[in-house]
Amino acid sequence: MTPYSKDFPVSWEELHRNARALSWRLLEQGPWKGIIAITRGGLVPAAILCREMDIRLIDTICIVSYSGDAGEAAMKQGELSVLKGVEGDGEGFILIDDLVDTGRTAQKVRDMLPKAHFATIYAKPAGKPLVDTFVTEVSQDTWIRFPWDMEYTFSTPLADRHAK
Ligand SMILES: O=P(O)(O)OC[C@H]1O[C@H](OP(=O)(O)OP(=O)(O)O)[C@H](O)[C@@H]1O
Ligand code: HPA
Ligand SMILES: [Mg+2]
Repeated sequence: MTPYSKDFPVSWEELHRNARALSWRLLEQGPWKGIIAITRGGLVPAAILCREMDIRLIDTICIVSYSGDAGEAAMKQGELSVLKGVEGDGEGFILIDDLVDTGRTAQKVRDMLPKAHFATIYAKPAGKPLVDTFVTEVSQDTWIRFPWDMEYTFSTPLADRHAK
């Protein structure tokens, strides 16, 4: 059992639109020295942000928490393990991740870089207080499905699902 009862699939188009909206908000709060992507989920948003904001200095914090690549296994969070950090306190840098859920990852990176500006595309209520700028809020019981985790497959008509 996981605490997630709703599925929220996100298309490439929607992700791109939201990342551009985030870029607008962050541009207004600049200037910025660079972007630090929290891997792996922050990598695609970071690519869109640095293109839109003309930022050329890009670094990563490499962190592992949710295990497994698919299904329920991916919805369980284990111990946080930092594979790679960055020097300094983060002043003038944007820290970007795809989402904040429980806030555990956010808390960890904020402890590492207390002066960085933490931004995400999506935020759930438990992690929201740890984010400086985000675009879209979803409920705590929603699991967001990013486009890089999905492929096109047959969809059973609603009436057939209802009959079962
Ligand atoms: O707020 P939290 O409950 O800590 O969850 C949010 C984190 O979980 C996901 O990463 P994940 O650990 O699944 O790794 P990935 O980015 O490599 O897919 C997501 O990209 C965030 O980094
Ligand atoms: O809702 C989510 N979707 C994808 N990855 C995640 N990691 C934590 N929460 C989520
Ligand atoms: Mg992540």
